[in-house]
Amino acid sequence: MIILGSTGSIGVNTLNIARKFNLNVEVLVAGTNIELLNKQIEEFKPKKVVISKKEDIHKINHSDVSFGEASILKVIEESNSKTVVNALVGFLGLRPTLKAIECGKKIALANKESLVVAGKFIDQTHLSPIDSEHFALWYLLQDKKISSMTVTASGGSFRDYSLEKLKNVSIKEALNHPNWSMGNKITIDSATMTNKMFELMEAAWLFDTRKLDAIIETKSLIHALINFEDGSSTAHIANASMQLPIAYAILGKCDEQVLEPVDLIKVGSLEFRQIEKERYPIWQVKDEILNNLDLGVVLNAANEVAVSKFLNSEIGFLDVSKITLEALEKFSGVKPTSIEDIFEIDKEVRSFYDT
Ligand SMILES: NC(=O)C1=CN([C@@H]2O[C@H](COP(=O)(O)OP(=O)(O)OC[C@H]3O[C@@H](n4cnc5c(N)ncnc54)[C@H](OP(=O)(O)O)[C@@H]3O)[C@@H](O)[C@H]2O)C=CC1
Ligand SMILES: CC(=O)[C@@H](O)[C@H](O)COP(=O)(O)O
Ligand SMILES: [Mn+2]
Repeated sequence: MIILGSTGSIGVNTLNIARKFNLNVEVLVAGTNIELLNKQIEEFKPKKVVISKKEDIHKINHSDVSFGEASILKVIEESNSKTVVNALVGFLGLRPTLKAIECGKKIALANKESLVVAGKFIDQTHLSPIDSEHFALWYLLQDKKISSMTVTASGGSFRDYSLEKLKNVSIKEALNHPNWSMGNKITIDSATMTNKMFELMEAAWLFDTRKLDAIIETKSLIHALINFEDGSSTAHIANASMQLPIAYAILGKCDEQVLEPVDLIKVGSLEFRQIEKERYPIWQVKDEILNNLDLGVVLNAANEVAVSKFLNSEIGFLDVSKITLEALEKFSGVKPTSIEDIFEIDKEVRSFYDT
């Protein structure tokens, strides 16, 4: 397989699954974590490697190293692998997703931004999501009439902070997720609840429904619930690890133990909370966005700009949500009719914020 983003949180977990199931790794794609990448090369012996910066090529212990987006697309096109795991972060992941689909590869998609921004132009025939909640929904599906689907949220790093204290939080505090160890960008998205907004949009594309909602479950042990018309609800329970969703996305099925089962006696109790609009301003526009998924490209571009400004200490935490809400209002009329429009709108929103 090809792993895009092998040195990240999903990438490392994917290699854990490759190790466990003895899967072939043909290509590794990474950014700037050269030390980890070299260790991965030594262990998995890929045929090709792609990194983000030309100046780092000489540091890589491999004879076939290229760099940049064009090289990522080229290795996908030239590879023999049937599967591409896309664990890149953000809009950067869209072209590789499209290329993998164009080449007839099976795509195991962690890069949820691909669906958020361009869901209506993405052929899902050979696509499996790598996202704990969507894996859970897929696992729970039955041939029965569904009344609604619910995904859970942890509540993020600031779920227990007073609203007053949110005005002055540090980057370090924001990156301190209560339950998951993930990359910086998704950890901030979790703190603002934008990750959950993305996940509702992702679910809308994957399951072709708008009967979707989210609630907070503070231990991240229940990942999703399906409410059936007959009045029963089922819940997917698993320990907080991405290895199970990754194994299923790559292998299609899995009968070996990947995780320890949850011990409910040890867990003792679970706590559920509503997602409050005051704490998570993105929730003010949840229905508007779910009723107009075209807004995904605007939400994503503004959010990427804002998260990067926050992580560079240019703005405060509360400004992240302010920027995304402002962009949604300013660009509320977008109507992409082609994939080219998606790239244009993304550019337009970013240039409004001068990045
Ligand atoms: N982490 C998780 O548990 C979950 C993540 N996701 C989604 O999966 C995706 C990946 O998330 P996560 O693994 O947390 O992110 P990370 O930040 O941990 O990893 C990102 C990966 O992309 C690489 N990368 C960054 N820029 C470039 C570039 N220009 N060229 C090539 N490679 C690049 C990084 O390389 P390097 O580090 O070497 O610079 C790293 O390998 C996101 O879309 C996220 O929303 C979804 C569900 C759960
Ligand atoms: C592991 C995973 O799927 C993440 O998307 C996770 O859900 C993020 O945590 P939050 O529930 O805090 O958004
Ligand atoms: Mn998730």
